[in-house]
Amino acid sequence: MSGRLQAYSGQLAEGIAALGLALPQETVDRLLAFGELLLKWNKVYNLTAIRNPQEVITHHLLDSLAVLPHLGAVNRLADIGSGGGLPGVVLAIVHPGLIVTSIETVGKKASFQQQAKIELGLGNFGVLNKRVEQVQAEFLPGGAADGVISRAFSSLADFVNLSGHLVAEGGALYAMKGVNPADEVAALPAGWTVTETHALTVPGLDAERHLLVIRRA
Ligand SMILES: C[S@@+](CC[C@H](N)C(=O)[O-])C[C@H]1O[C@@H](n2cnc3c(N)ncnc32)[C@H](O)[C@@H]1O
Repeated sequence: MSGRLQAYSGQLAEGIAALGLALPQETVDRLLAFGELLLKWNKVYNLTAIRNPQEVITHHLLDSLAVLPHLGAVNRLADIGSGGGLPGVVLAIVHPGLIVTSIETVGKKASFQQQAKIELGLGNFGVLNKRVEQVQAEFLPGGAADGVISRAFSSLADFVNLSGHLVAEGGALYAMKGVNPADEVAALPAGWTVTETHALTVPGLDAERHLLVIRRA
């Protein structure tokens, strides 16, 4: 493989190990290939503010991977407002047993994700070019998902209000946040509660990261 990310493949491998993950080389290569696609198509599709290859490794790939140990027994995951496919494409790459449905309202971004699915051969990944509030649970493979995740999508209240109907009984919403948003937790709609808060350490990223798990009360 060649490309602008190749110089940082060692940093990616070290970051994966620091997260306590053991991934086959083929999977690491696919992560790099996805990062290359993000860099290559960013100008055309306006996917992300990040244009620095090293930051693609830390802010996109490793940041997305950091949630993996906390997804527990999730088998079917919906990623809401996934933009360029984050974290959904990354999670689909590293977890072939996980069925990921990405939901993104901007057509260009959804098209990019569809192209990435084809180029990377991701049979466990699909993308819906829709507003999440217009997606019915029946549109997801197998119906309502046992995990619904988002990064940089909305306030917790909006996340719950727009996406809560996609969570199966016993399932959870997973909100990837920077600083632990106490004000947003306090503003959660009735019937939903934060059951877990995980402070995440993302290798090479000097910023606070939290994963909040929200369930029906
Ligand atoms: C700030 S971006 C975050 C993208 C990606 N999750 C990431 O972390 O890089 C938020 C994304 O949510 C999408 N979005 C906003 N409202 C949406 C809605 N109601 N349904 C689906 N996608 C939505 C936007 O088009 C945008 O791509």
